[in-house]
Amino acid sequence: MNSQQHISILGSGNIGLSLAKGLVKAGICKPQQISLTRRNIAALSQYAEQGYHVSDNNLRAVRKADIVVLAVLPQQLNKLLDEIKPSLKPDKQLLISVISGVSCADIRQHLDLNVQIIRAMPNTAIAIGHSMTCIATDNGTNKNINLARSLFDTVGVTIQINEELMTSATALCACGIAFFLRSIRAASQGGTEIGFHAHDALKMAAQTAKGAADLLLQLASHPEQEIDKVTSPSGCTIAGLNEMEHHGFSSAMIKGIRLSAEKAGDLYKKD
Ligand SMILES: NC(=O)C1=CN([C@@H]2O[C@H](COP(=O)(O)OP(=O)(O)OC[C@H]3O[C@@H](n4cnc5c(N)ncnc54)[C@H](OP(=O)(O)O)[C@@H]3O)[C@@H](O)[C@H]2O)C=CC1
Ligand SMILES: O=C(O)[C@@H]1CCC=N1
Repeated sequence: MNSQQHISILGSGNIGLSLAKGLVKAGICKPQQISLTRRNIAALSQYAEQGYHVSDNNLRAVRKADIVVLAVLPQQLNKLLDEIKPSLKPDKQLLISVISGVSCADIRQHLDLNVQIIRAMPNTAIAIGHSMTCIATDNGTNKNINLARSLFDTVGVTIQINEELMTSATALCACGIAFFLRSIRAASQGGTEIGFHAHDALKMAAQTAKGAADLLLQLASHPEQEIDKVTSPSGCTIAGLNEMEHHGFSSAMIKGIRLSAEKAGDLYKKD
């Protein structure tokens, strides 16, 4: 993005704001280059103080944007598209949708305009530059794909996938943040039960989880390879691990991810 370009995030809730914060933190753009919209703009007052353009006027935000990010809930999308259609400039703007369960074709069909759309599925770690973002498109030009990649690369790791896998990406990566957080919370609760104060237990569990993830990412190794290094014969790790498996640890995670993916594909109720 150059310093003259403007990005408008329509639907500045959890993920919209995380994206805005991540882009500014990465130095990709200044708050003054970002418009944030929602209907209840009082909830955005602290962002106005930081220099973001804050508004409940989607039409105006779209008019000045080079990149329009759609970040409302799936059930809020059609109304938003009807509202912004008169302001869209299909030849000059890129639309990026982070909305789960809505295809590029769904959006073009509803608008009845041949807009360039990239779908992106980031997660809330985008706010601190550690998102796993999947992108997909069915009509984006290389130039626009590269533009989207260049944005999301600055706020984490990006991969391009086939569009039909976007609901799976939603479950594994976007919902996944919650799944791993709950695992860390559960570990910390175990830690408290065996003697640590809650705040120490949480810090110890989070750092241990970070170490485990980094072992895989930095060494490019397989989880079982690293697990084998921890499980001493007749030791306490294998005892704990097997107890967890007897209670369905891996199975619960797999079934949860499957259900989330099913639900993600079902979120957009067409009118
Ligand atoms: N949360 C996450 O981790 C992720 C979410 N997503 C997707 O991102 C989208 C948003 O999710 P999330 O951020 O969690 O949801 P939120 O409810 O937090 O955010 C949606 C925002 O849209 C605003 N909004 C609703 N209607 C309009 C409108 N007509 N014009 C402008 N703003 C509007 C709402 O504010 P108000 O009511 O004040 O208008 C709200 O702040 C969803 O489609 C979700 O599937 C994708 C990846 C990760
Ligand atoms: O829970 C949801 O529906 C959204 C999509 C991915 C993360 N949050």
